[in-house]
Amino acid sequence: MSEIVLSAQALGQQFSEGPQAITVLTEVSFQVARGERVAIVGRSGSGKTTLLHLLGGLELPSSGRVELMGRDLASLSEAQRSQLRNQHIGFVYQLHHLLPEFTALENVALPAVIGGLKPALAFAKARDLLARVGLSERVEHKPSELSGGERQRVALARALVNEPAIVLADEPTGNLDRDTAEAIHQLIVELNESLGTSFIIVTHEERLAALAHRRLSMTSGALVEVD
Ligand SMILES: Nc1ncnc2c1ncn2[C@@H]1O[C@H](COP(=O)(O)OP(=O)(O)OP(=O)(O)O)[C@@H](O)[C@H]1O
Repeated sequence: MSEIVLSAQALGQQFSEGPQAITVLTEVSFQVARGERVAIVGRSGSGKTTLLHLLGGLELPSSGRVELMGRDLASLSEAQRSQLRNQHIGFVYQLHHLLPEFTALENVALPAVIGGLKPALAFAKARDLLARVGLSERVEHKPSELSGGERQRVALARALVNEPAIVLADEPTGNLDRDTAEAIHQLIVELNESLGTSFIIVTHEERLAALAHRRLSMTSGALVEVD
């Protein structure tokens, strides 16, 4: 059986709004195997981003548990959780969240340096990843000197620099025009297949969801398989 990198068991999440409690997730259970590409779809406000935050250990659930590489996230201290997250998870958002004052190369190398890699190695790795995403000629550019598609390529390279087991992507091409989005979709598939990194991709885009191995829909606070 293939290795499970991330699993959610009966996850529930409630938020309080004044005196009211609103339930966003009722019972979400699923597993992602190494190398799997999973798409999560669902209407706006259905709880997809909330789920990604729980899966990435950015927040803890009201009930249920998340295991990353077999470790129960709630059993760890904040510092241990953050270390496990940096080591095993890459994040990609709709907006690139690159640091504006740093070059593409520095943006990609930074998480590796923070993770403890020697700067020379981190920069070599960053250069290699930027080549993989087609940006060899743009390494010294700052985010403001790159196109939207190029910035998302840098964001993908940054997410991968610590060789995570899984990348969590929230609407990674939501801000791009159709052709640019299509090229990023292809790049995600290529990186997933060549590196063996698992991906969970939250998306409204049918064409991106169609490229996943598995499609899940967030419906009434739970995940259901589509197809
Ligand atoms: N910290 C919070 N406090 C209170 N309510 C919250 C909080 N975070 C999210 N919510 C609510 O939870 C619901 C789900 O939000 P979420 O962002 O997860 O949905 P989504 O499916 O990602 O939506 P979209 O597709 O529009 O990004 C929304 O009603 C939102 O207002």
